[in-house]
Amino acid sequence: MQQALIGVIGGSGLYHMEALQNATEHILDTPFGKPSDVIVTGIVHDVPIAFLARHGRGHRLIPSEIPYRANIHAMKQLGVRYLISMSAVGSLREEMKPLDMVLPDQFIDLTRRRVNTFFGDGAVAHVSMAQPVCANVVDALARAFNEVNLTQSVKLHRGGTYVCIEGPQFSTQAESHWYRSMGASVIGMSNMPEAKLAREAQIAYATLAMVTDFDCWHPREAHVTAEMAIGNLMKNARRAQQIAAAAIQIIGNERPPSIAHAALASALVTQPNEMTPESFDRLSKVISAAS
Ligand SMILES: CSC[C@H]1O[C@H](OP(=O)(O)O)[C@H](O)[C@@H]1O
Ligand SMILES: Nc1ncnc2[nH]cnc12
Repeated sequence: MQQALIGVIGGSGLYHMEALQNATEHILDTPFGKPSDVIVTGIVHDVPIAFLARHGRGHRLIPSEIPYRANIHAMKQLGVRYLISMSAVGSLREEMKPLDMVLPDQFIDLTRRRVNTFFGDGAVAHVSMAQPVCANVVDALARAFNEVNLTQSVKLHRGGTYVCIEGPQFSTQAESHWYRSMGASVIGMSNMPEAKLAREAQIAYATLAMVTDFDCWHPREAHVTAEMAIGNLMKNARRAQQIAAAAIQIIGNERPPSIAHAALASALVTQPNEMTPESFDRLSKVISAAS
C-alpha cells in the first residue's frame, strides 16, 4: 500500500486537504474497526501524506462516536511518523480571541466514554504523557504560521492547555468557569484520546487549534453555538490549509526526531513473547518501530 510520512486529521470544517496532489482514496480496515472515513493519500510539496476527516466527510460523527483507535491505527498502517491535528476550539482566556490560533502543549482529559488505549486484553503498556505533543512538530507549525501569516492579521499563541470534554453538548457556565480555574486555555471535544493513542503508536503529534468562540464564560461575548464555531472556522479555513501545507514541507525536509518515536521503549510491560498470539497480532502494527 502507498506509504505516507505525515498524517493530517482535519476537524470541524476541514474535510479535505486543498494542496493534495495525486489523491488516492483508501478504504482501510484495522483490528480496531474502520476509520472515520476514507483516508486520502497524496503528495504535498513532494512529501507523501495521508489525510482523514475526523468526523467523516459531511461531519456525521459526534466526538464520542469517532473511532479514535481505528483512525490512529490506519495512519500507522500507512507508515505515518508525524501527525498534525487541526481542531476548532473555544477560548477560555481573554487574550485568545476568535480567529486566533493556538499550539497547545498540554491536555486535560475529561472524556468519559471513549476507549483510550490500544493495550489491555493480555498486553500492558504505560506510555508517558508528561509532554503530550511533539515539540518539533509544534515548532514546524509555528514556523509555517509565520510563513503564511505575513500580514500578521491573525495571532498565534504558543503553548496552552486544551481541556477535552465528552460533548456533544457545549459546557454549562459553571463548567466553563471551572475549566478556567483549572488553568485550561482552550476547550474542545476531540483531541482526547487521539493524542494518547498517537503516543502509544509512537507517532509524533501536535494540534493546530483554531479559536472559534469564547465558550460561555465571558461576561460580554455571546455564548458559543455550533453555527458560530463553524462560521468562524470557515473564516480561517484557507489559512489553516496553507499552514498545514507549509508545516508538511518543513517536517518533510527536516524529518525531526521526536520523543514519541521511542515512546514504547520504556513503556511496554508485557514483552511481545509473553503476549498471547491474539494480542500480539492485534498490536503488532502499533508496537512496531516506525517504518
Ligand atoms: C462544531 S463545534 C464543536 C466541534 O468542533 C470541534 O471539533 P474538531 O476538534 O474536530 O475540530 C470540537 O471538538 C467539537 O467536536
Ligand atoms: N466552546 C467549545 N467547546 C467545546 N468544543 C468546541 N469547539 C469549538 N468551540 C468549542
